[in-house]
Amino acid sequence: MSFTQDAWSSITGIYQDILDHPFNKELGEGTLAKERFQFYMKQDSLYLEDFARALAIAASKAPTPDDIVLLLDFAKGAIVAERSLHQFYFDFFEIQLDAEREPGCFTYTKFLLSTASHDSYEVGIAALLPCFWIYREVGLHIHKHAKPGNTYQKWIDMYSSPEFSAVVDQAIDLTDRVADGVSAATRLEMQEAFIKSTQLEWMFWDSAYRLRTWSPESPQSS
Ligand SMILES: Cc1ncc(CO)c(N)n1
Repeated sequence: MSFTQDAWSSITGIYQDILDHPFNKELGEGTLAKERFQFYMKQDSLYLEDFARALAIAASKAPTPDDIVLLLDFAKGAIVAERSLHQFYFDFFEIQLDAEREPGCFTYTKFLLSTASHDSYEVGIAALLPCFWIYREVGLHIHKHAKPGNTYQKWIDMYSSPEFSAVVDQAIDLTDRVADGVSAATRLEMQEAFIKSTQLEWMFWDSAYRLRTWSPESPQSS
């Protein structure tokens, strides 16, 4: 079994929890409260900056020029393509980027930056893969069930698009090439990093739904 098939089969439970999360259910139905989406969008902008940084760190460790370029293209894509989506919702919902990284975003971005910096190239790549792959699967799932006239249609269209899917295929292919021939110990470390990022994806949505901040009154219990 390829590394990525194996890795995906180890996260099916968390993936189901992500699909079932009220944030994603309500986003698909178009009923998600505006303040939850606003919170998510602000945190996601901060996330994407660090995601691009982590990709650039991984790029600096890539053993071939082709993979340096691939990872830098991913980094650029994270900033350029997703900024346009974010700008749309920032205008639409009159969102100001006045936030700091709250716990869900902080934990995930620090994990990605630290893994890309201090762990091996292979483990860094495995940590970065769920950021692509989970979003495509969630995007496609929501797209299939989304209510017409949904306020969040632009977000749904972006992550279920063939263009995004092509990028995700490249990230999966890169990860399998990287995993090819690594020791059993490294493969295990890669799998653990893949699982951790998937859990942090869940936590990112959960934190947005609960509007969870550093303030002691947070998180909200419902
Ligand atoms: C938290 C998070 N993970 C992944 C993506 C997709 O790149 C995103 N926009 N935000």
